[in-house]
This record gives sequence, structure tokens and C-alpha cells, in this order.
Amino acid sequence: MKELELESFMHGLERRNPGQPEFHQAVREVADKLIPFINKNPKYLAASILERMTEPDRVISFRVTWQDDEGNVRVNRGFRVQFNGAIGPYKGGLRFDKSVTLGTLKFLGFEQVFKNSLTTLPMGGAKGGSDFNPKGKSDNEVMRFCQAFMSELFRHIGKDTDVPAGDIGVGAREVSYMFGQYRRLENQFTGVLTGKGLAFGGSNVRKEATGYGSVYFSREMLATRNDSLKGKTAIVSGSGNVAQFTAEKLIQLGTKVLTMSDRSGYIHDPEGIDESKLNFVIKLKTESRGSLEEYVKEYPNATFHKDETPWGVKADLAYPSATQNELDENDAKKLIANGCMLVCEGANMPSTIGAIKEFEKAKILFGPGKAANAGGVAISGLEMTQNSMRLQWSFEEVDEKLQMIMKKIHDKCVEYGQEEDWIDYVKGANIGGFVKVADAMLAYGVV
Ligand SMILES: NC(=O)C1=CN([C@@H]2O[C@H](COP(=O)(O)OP(=O)(O)OC[C@H]3O[C@@H](n4cnc5c(N)ncnc54)[C@H](OP(=O)(O)O)[C@@H]3O)[C@@H](O)[C@H]2O)C=CC1
Ligand SMILES: O=C(O)CCC(=O)C(=O)O
Repeated sequence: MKELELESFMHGLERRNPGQPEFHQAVREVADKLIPFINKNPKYLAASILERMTEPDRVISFRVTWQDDEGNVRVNRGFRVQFNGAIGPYKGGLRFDKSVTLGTLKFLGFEQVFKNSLTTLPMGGAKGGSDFNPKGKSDNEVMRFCQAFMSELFRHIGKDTDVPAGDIGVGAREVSYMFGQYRRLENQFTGVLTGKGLAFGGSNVRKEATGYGSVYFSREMLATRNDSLKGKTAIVSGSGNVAQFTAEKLIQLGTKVLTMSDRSGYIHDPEGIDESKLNFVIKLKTESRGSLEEYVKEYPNATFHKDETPWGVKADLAYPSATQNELDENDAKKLIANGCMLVCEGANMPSTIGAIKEFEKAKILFGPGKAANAGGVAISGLEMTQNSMRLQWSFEEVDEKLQMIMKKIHDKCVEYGQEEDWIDYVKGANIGGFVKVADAMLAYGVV
């Protein structure tokens, strides 16, 4: 049987998916670690599992027509990429951002397949969204867009088919508008979206889960070196959902958070962002939706660095939690030179392949997003469970389950990623996520 070879596999993939560099990057990172494993396990090779797993089950693309406050008719493009449903209903967020393309959503959907498998819950992988830019839009415009988006999406989703949630640009407000529209169209109250409000089927801890989960994962990584979060300093990037609750949990566990960022730049607060300063950021980002520049007006001992990223700040730990490719090879070199011992990805694919190579060379603790940020979708999975049972677990109960799941994901990464003198978490997450999906696909035969 002819073995797989990385460059020729990638050549074929790039030829079949032109103009989708983020998708190429996500597949390369996975294939680099998986191909040696597949070549040693001919059952996967013979069934062309990697070729099948890099081709989405289904891509849905549609027009979204809505009206702005001036009465102008606006047109956006909507997508849902149902990437792989071998181990459960499709599951993954929706992103509303002007940068969204099919290639972006294919990279995110592909990552989601492995991530969801790692959670140990029965969820396939999907992602969707639109090039709609929510920035500067009124609440009414966002509502009309969400209703128009759901007016097409509703026919492709369902509690046992595909269950979307939030991502960049899609938070509690947007999920609520979409859930309201789904309920109106289908006349059904079912768990068809997660991240819902607590009053209408949401789960405790879903809002916090991605950030908290990322911190719990980093706590497990540090424990492998008999170390802990207490007394450390941290760089956090982003100031949205994931960054906010990463910062909150770090503060609670005794870590000093020095930075947060947004599209306009980053803030550096050498005294540390404490709970009350974080509440200012949360209000700024979820209510007035302003720029972080406002922070230094309120807290003048901090500095604002316009159009810059925070990776040059000296700290023990780094939590990239904004967006893809926000941390490159040079940033990685700066972090390592400054003594950073751990990078934990709250965002999806925030580190470039060059940056990851630097972390691997330096053998620092590096937690890839598909493992480290899986807490969000894990609690979404538990929201689906609670919806099916028609009950709601307490905050403490769900938080305990989240900690257990993050520990299990960490254990899985160690099982497949343990090398002689370090843990290759990228390899561990990729192989650990692959095996369950691949075995299900093998069991189904040629489908
Ligand atoms: N929400 C979730 O449960 C999960 C999210 N993720 C991933 O985490 C990351 C953050 O998502 P989330 O917090 O939900 O999204 P939000 O929309 O809540 O926040 C995104 C944050 O990142 C900043 N940002 C977005 N794009 C850019 C950019 N191009 N350059 C610089 N900063 C940028 C935003 O800045 P600004 O405020 O200026 O818009 C904002 O601070 C994404 O990669 C997402 O895929 C992963 C797992 C689950
Ligand atoms: O909760 C979910 O279903 C989606 C979370 C998500 O989009 C992600 O893990 O990237």
C-alpha cells in the first residue's frame, strides 16, 4: 500500500481548494502529525480516512437579504459547513465578521471535528457564519440580519442534525435573536442552538466555559512540571468572550493579568487587571461596544498601544484569545526570549505554523486551540444534554464537569503526545481527536 507523504498530500489538497490559505494551514498542522501515525496504522491508510476527513460532508451557501435603518436593502453571504458528522450531530459556532470567507469556515469546521471528538461527547464538527460586519450596526439592524440569516439556516439545522452556537461577532444578543426566529419558524422549543440565555434553555457556565476551560487546561499543563498558576504573570489577547473569562479565572487563581487587546491595539496594565477593572472591560465590550483605548482614560497607570499586539510584554504565560494568526514566528521568539513558559490557545489557530515550530524548538508548554479551547463546545454539549432532559444543572455542577472534561482532554493529549523529555500537545490533540472519528468512519464502511 502506498504510504502518505505530507507534501504530495498537501499539494493535492491545495489544488482542490484554491484560495483557502487558512484551510490549508489548519490541515497542514494536523497532517504533519497524523501522517506518520496513519502510515503505521494501515487500516486508516487503506480506507483513505485522511482524504475523507479533509473533505466536508456538506457546504451550504446562501444569500442573506436584510434592511438597514435607512431602509436600504443589504445583501450578505451566509454559510454552514457541516464538516464531519461521524460521531454525532454537527456542532460548532457561527462567526459574523467582515473577514469571513468559505475558506475561514472550512478551517474552523475542520478544527472543530477534532476538538469535539476530544471533549469525549458525541458531537460532529461544523462551523458557519457570514461576512456581515456587526460593528457600528444598531441593535435593530443586528436583529433584522439575524432573523434573515435564520430564515434560511433553519431548514438545515435541528437538535439531532446540527446545533450552531456563537463565535466572533456572535454572542448572547445574536444567539437570542436567532433562537427567537427559529422558534417562530418551526413552532418548536428545542435545543437547536447553544449559548442561549439562562431563562430560555441556556446552560450555566456556557458563557464562561471557553475561557475557564483554557485556564483549567493550562493548570494541567503546568502540573506536569510541578508548577502552578499562582503568582505568575500573564498576557491575554482579545477582550471578547474568551479573553474576558480567561482573565477572570486567571485572576481568581492568583495570576496577574497584564494585557488585553482588540482590533485597535492593546492595553498594558503593570499593576494587573483586577476584577473591577475587568468588569469595566466587560461592560465596555458587551454594552457600549467601544475600543480598549477607553481603559486608559479610566485607569491612567495603564498604557494603550495603538495597532500593536501584546507579545513583546514580559510575562510567564500567554493566552492568545482573539483570532487566527495573531501570533507569528517573531512574536514567538519575543515570548521565548522574555522567559514565557506556557502558551495556551483560547482562540482557534492564533499561532502561525512558524510560531508553533518556535515553541516546539524551545520545548515550552504549548496547548493548541483544539484541545485548550474545547471547554466552550463541551459545555454546549452539556447544554444539549440538559435541553433533552428538560432541566438545568447548577453553576457548581457544570463547572465541576468542565474541570473534569479539561483534565480528560489533557490526559488524551499526554497519551498520544508524550515524547522522551516533553509533551507534544499538538501531536497529542491531533491523534487523540482523530482516532474516535476515524474508527466511526471505518465502522460505517465506504460512505
Ligand atoms: N466563543 C467561544 O465559545 C469560542 C471561541 N473560540 C475562538 O476564540 C476566539 C475569540 O472568540 P470570541 O471571544 O468568542 O469572540 P468575540 O467576538 O467575543 O471577541 C473577539 C475578540 O478578538 C478581537 N479580534 C477579532 N478579530 C480581530 C483581529 N482581526 N485582530 C485583532 N483582534 C481581533 C475582537 O476585537 P474587537 O473588540 O475590536 O472586535 C475581540 O476583542 C476566536 O478565535 C474563536 O473562534 C474558540 C472556542 C469557543
Ligand atoms: O459551542 C459551540 O458549539 C461552538 C464553539 C466553537 O465555535 C468553537 O469551539 O470554536
